[in-house]
Amino acid sequence: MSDKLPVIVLVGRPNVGKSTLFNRLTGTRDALVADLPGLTRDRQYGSGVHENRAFVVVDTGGLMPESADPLAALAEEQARMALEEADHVLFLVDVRQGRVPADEAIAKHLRKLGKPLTLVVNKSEGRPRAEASADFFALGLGEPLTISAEQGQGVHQLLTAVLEVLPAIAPEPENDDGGVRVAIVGRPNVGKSTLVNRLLGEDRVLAADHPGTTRDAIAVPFEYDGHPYTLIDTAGIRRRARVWEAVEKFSIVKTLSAIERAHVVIAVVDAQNDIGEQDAKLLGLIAQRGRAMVLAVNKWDGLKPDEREQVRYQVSLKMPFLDFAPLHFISARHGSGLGELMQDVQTAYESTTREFSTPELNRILEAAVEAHQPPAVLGRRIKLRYAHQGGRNPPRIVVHGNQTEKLPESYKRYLANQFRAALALKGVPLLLSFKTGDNPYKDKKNELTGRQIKKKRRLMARVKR
Ligand SMILES: Nc1nc2c(ncn2[C@@H]2O[C@H](COP(=O)(O)OP(=O)(O)OP(=O)(O)O)[C@@H](O)[C@H]2O)c(=O)[nH]1
Ligand SMILES: Nc1nc2c(ncn2[C@@H]2O[C@H](COP(=O)(O)OP(=O)(O)OP(=O)(O)O)[C@@H](O)[C@H]2O)c(=O)[nH]1
Repeated sequence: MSDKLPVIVLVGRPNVGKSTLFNRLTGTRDALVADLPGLTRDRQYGSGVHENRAFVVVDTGGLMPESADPLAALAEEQARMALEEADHVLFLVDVRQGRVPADEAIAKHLRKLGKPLTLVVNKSEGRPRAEASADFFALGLGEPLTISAEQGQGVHQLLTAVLEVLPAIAPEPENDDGGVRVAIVGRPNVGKSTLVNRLLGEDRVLAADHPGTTRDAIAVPFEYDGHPYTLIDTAGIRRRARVWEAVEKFSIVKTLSAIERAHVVIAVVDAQNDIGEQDAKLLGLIAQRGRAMVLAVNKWDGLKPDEREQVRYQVSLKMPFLDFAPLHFISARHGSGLGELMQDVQTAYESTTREFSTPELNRILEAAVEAHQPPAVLGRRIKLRYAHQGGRNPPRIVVHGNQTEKLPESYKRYLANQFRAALALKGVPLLLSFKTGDNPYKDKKNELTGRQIKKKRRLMARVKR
C-alpha cells in the first residue's frame, strides 16, 4: 500500500497517439460531469480510474530534451520529474509508420531509465495482433501490446495488466474518527506552509517531522474550533521544518495524491502575485476528481484598497468553479479569515458526504421538470422519471428517463443547479448521470394510452358534431 497514486507515464514520438490515449485514460470521469463549466483541462496531467483504482497519467509530450521553447521549460521539468516518479512507462509506437530510428533512440533512453515498461503498438485497429507487433520485437523491450487508442480496443486490457502489478493507494477508512481529511494545495510560495502552521500551531509541524514515511506520519490530526481534522500529505511542509534540507520541488503527482485522499481541498492562491493559468489548472484537477473545495486567496494583508479591488476582479475573471467553490480572502501570516475558511471546509465536507433520500430527490426532479420541461427531440419529448443517489464524495445523482442521451448540456446544467440549490450543496461539484429507462414495456404502455386518448378525443368530437 502506498500514499502516492500510481503514476503511468506516456512517452513516444510526436503523433503516435499519446494525447488520444491520455484522453481515453482520463476521460471516463468527464462523461459524468455536467456541472463544471470552465474546466481547464491539463493536457499533461490527469487522473483516471479503472475498476475502482485511481491512478495518475502523465503525457510527457516532448520527452526528447532538446526543446528550444523557454516557456516549455517548466513543462519539461515536470515531465522529467514525472519520469522519475513513474511507476510504469507506456512507450507508444505507431504501427502505420512501423519502427523508425527515433523509436530506437527512445527505447535506448528507456532501457537506461530502468523503469517497468510496456511497449504499446497503437493504431492497430483492423490488424491481427501478431502482424501488428512483429516489427517491434526488435526494440528489445519484450512483447508489445496492441491497441487502438482512438477506438478503444485493447485499452481495458492494457490498464488491467499495468495496474495489476502496481501498488494500490491505500483506501481511506469510511468511518475513521480523524474528522475531515483536508489537503492544502497550491503553487509554490503561495503560503501553504504558513497556513498549515497557523492551523496546526508550530509545535505540531515539528512533532510530525519524524524520519520514515509511514502513513501516520504524513496524515496529521488536529483540532480547529472544536472540530477534528486530519491534514493530508504534509510531506513538503515537514521537509521545510528541517532547514538544512533542500526545499521540496513542487510535484503535481504529490498534489494529485493528496487530492485523492482528501475530503476537502483548500486551494491556495497568492493575492500578491499573478493569479493565472497554473492556478486555474490546479483547480481543474481538483474539480475533475470531484473533490469538495474551498478557495483561499492568501496574503490579503498589506494590500491597498484599489489593489484589493484589482485582485477581486482578477479572481472573478480567471478562477473557474466559483459558482460552487466558496471564496475566502485570508492572511495566513496574521491568521485573519481562517475561522470562516474552516467553517466552509466543514460545510463542504457535510455537502460531499451527505446522504439524500430518494423521495427528496424525486420531489426536486419533479419540481424542476414542471418548472421547465426538457425539450422534445424529433417530436418526442424527453422524459425524466426518477432520481436516486449514485454515490458520495463527490455526490452523484442518477436520473432515469428516456432519450436522456439527447438531453442538451444546458438542460443538464439547469438540473444540476436545481439539485444544488434545493439540497443546499456548497463547496462541491455535483455529478449528474443519466440513464435511459430499461423498462420498454412501460414506455409502450404509455404510448398506447396516449394513442387511445387521441382516438377517444376523435370519437368524442364526432359525437359532438
Ligand atoms: N487510426 C488511428 N489513428 C489514431 C489512433 N490514435 C491516435 N490516432 C491519430 O493519430 C494522430 C496523432 O494523435 P495524437 O494523440 O495527437 O498524437 P500525440 O502522440 O499526442 O502527438 P503529439 O502531440 O504531436 O506528441 C491523430 O490524428 C489521431 O487521431 C488510433 O488508435 N488509430
Ligand atoms: N504578506 C504575506 N506573506 C505571506 C503570507 N503567507 C505566507 N507568506 C509568505 O510567503 C512566502 C511563502 O510562504 P510559504 O508558506 O513558504 O509558501 P508555500 O506555499 O508553502 O511554499 P512552497 O513550500 O514553496 O510550496 C513566505 O515568505 C511567507 O512568509 C500572508 O498571509 N501574507
